[in-house]
Amino acid sequence: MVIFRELLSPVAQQWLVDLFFRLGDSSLRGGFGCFEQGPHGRRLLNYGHRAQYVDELAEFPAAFRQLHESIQARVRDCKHCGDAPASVAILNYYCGRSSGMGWHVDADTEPPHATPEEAHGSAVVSLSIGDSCHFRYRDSGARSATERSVRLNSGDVLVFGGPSRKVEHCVSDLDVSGRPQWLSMPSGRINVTFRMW
Ligand SMILES: O=C(O)CCC(=O)C(=O)O
Ligand SMILES: [Fe+2]
Repeated sequence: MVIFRELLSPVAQQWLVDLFFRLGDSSLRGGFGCFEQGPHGRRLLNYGHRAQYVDELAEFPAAFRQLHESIQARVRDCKHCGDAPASVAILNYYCGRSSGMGWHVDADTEPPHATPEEAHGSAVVSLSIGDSCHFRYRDSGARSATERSVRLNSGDVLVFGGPSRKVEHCVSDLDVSGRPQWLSMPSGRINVTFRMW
């Protein structure tokens, strides 16, 4: 597992925030977003306290795919997590009161565009924007496994590949104190994940 601290420029972070609120808005996307505009300016998120938007990487704008390629090159160069090809991108938004995301492994069983070997051999690339959070992780399948935690701040890029590809992980403890002053975004945190299924 590798963290590139503050890899994302402020311009890239703001661009990703704006992209999320554009792509995620169901009223602009014929119902295919991940949140609805509710009464009094409230957003109704598809998972209650958080929203998740998933699509094939090929469906995203060219600049988004270029961002993935440049991070992929960094991952290759560092030689710790293998390669990081991706077939999909996931945009997660946690509202300011969100309890985060529960324990899980990023390992879907039927990759549409990748063999299981390709999927398991490809690193997950995970971008953080907005509030800070704790990313907690442990060896999958072992309930007594030692749990570790790392704080993710706006602009950080976390990569888990190779032996850590199937690490069990969760997100908790959103912390507004880590939020950059210049970022224009509703309260909460955005995560962008690139991965093979
Ligand atoms: O929000 C994060 O940092 C992680 C999100 C995640 O684990 C997922 O979408 O599978
Ligand atoms: Fe995950």
